Amino acid sequence: MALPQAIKVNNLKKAYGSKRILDGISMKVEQGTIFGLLGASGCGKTTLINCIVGTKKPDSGDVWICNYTPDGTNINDLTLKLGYMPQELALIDEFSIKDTLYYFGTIYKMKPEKIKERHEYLAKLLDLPDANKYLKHCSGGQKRRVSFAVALIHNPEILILDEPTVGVDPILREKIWNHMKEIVNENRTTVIITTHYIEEARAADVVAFMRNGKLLSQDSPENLLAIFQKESLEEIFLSICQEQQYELQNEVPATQNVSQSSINSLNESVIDNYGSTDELRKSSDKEKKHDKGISMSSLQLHPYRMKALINKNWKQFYRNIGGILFLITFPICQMWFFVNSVGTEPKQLKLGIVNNESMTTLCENFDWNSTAIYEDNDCHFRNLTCRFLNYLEHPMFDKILYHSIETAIEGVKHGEIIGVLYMPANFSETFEERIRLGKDSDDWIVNYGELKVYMDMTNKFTGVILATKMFDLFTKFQEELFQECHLQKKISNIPIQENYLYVKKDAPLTISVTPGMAVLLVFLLGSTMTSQIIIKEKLDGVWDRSIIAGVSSLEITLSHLSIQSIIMLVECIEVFIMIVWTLNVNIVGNYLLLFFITYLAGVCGMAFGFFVSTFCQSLGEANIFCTGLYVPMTVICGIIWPIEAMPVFLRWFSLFLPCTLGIMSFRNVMTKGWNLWNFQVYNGIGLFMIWTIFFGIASIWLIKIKR
Ligand SMILES: Nc1ncnc2c1ncn2[C@@H]1O[C@H](COP(=O)(O)OP(=O)(O)OP(=O)(O)O)[C@@H](O)[C@H]1O
Repeated sequence: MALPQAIKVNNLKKAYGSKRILDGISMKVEQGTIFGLLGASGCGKTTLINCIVGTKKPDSGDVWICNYTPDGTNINDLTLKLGYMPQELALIDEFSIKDTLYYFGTIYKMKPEKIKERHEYLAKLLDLPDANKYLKHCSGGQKRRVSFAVALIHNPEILILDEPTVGVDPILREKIWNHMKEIVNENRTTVIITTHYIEEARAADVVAFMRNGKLLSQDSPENLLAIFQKESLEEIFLSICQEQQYELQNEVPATQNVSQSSINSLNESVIDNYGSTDELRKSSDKEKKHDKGISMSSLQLHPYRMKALINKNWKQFYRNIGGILFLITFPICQMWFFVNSVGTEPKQLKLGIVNNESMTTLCENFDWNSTAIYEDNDCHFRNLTCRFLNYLEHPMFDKILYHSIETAIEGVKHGEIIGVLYMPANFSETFEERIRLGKDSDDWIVNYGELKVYMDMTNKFTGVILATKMFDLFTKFQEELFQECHLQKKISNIPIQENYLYVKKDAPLTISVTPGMAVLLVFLLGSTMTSQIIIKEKLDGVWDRSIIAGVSSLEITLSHLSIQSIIMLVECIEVFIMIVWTLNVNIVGNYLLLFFITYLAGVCGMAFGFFVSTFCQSLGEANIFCTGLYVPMTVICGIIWPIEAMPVFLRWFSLFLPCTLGIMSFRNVMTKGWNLWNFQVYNGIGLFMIWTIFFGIASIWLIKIKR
């Protein structure tokens, strides 16, 4: 009498790009048997197992486990019946062995006492190290045994094991096989096992050889040995591998080594097992698609699983001291660098002075009171160049004396100084004449009555800052001089009265750059933190393993985001403290609103990081993506240059990005005191929210389609 089937696979097909890995695989595993899946490395065993457990989506074909079709119905019951050990360890390095078993046990809805009991039993069976030993301190073989213990913790009805005995010594390997035979006999557990130790598969009830995306055989080891007329499974496997090698190299079917007729007869026997060739063709014609699967189990939320996940993430976080230090110190360091390098006035800029009036920059015997002598309603100037040089006693200038304009300009050309201030020999007299004659001044008076500046403008920032400072100081010098001479002090200024609202003209540039810096920094922190944590979890295999254990993608994501939201809160507080305390910015708006905007930027960054984690395959790739994006965002979002300077399409693109409007909102609240109901402010906040929702939905959709 045929035994009930625990797993049935029908006409499964799967390709990666144009490379077909599974080419219509059909198999059935009877309840209470061990099914050994053998095949050369890279033939597709793991892919087949992934399709069975639902972490990979087949292109076509069907899988039934315990009479459940993987359409999502009763998926919780199914995951509780399934024990899975992936090829990679899929364990959490920051966990101890006890933590690991408690984490998976809780997900499997086990009570703590039951987990303890199973832990003690499995520790003896698998010779597990001390329960408190951290996995990062375990050897490869020890980790593998822990991974096996995880698969067994809830005493599942079905065990799917991808190379469980790799790196395990022969005595323990025998123990594992004895245990499998015991649970198969006593509990009617069903086991699918892949292994590279071919001879150990002799203990299986059924052995299947896989080649070129097909199963060549499914029979008891004894029958296979008889059909192939070989002494050992190893020999059969060797023959099949050689045949595959030959076919791959010559692109023609091999006829030596393995008798093709024996393979053909095996293929026929496989088909017989499943019904007529016509029936198979019919089911293949249906090309049923897996709409859902274990990993699609949904968007469910269960408190006990959320608790286990949050507990896991929290432990992972606080046990990673390096990570904590980085997350806490990075915003402080970044803001400190910013405060000390952007926006403040440059210092000690080398300015060449050619003073033909007194031939010195120090003006040793210079007497301030004798530079403007007011008598008989007239004013006489002397040594004004020295008077002006006193105004240049400013941290921005490092005055260097040159004796001729030619050598000074040479100095600029050789990079010794960045500019020259030329003061003509009879500057004081001609300047006096220039004021006295006014509109009647001759050209030579105008010419000799002015200072000349030659500036290296290759670095426009420094050039403009230095020139502007000099002009401002000259204006001050002139106003005070006129005042001493009882002249209208503003008469020779440009006739434009400047009035500055909200921020003073001489306020440091830092005030304009701070909003962009703060918003982009937390966005970057959020995106890198989330993408790194999620991708690491996926690469470690913990994501898939948790999902196979019944956790939904939504639960994993939300549990991560809840811990990361707290970290983000701390980082935003740090950034905020740095802005308030170190920047000396006069914040006129609501602090809470500013903090809210900063935090929203961080949350939007986290959503973006989640999105990045759905398509980046490695930590490096995600890092490049997140930090690489930071550079163009700094340029496009109007932080260092007004977006009004961009071509129209780029301006619109900039406004469409998550951070541009948010930065403007931050700036307007900070400097103008606008509130939440201001159109511009809620626009920025709204855009953050829209992007956050978009990234969230797009990520969940990508996770669904990317299996
Ligand atoms: N995500 C993927 N994208 C593209 N190709 C893949 C992917 N995963 C696996 N492959 C390729 O599919 C083939 C089958 O891989 P699979 O891991 O299923 O083999 P395997 O039989 O389990 O190998 P091994 O015994 O070495 O573990 C290999 O050639 C592998 O390079």
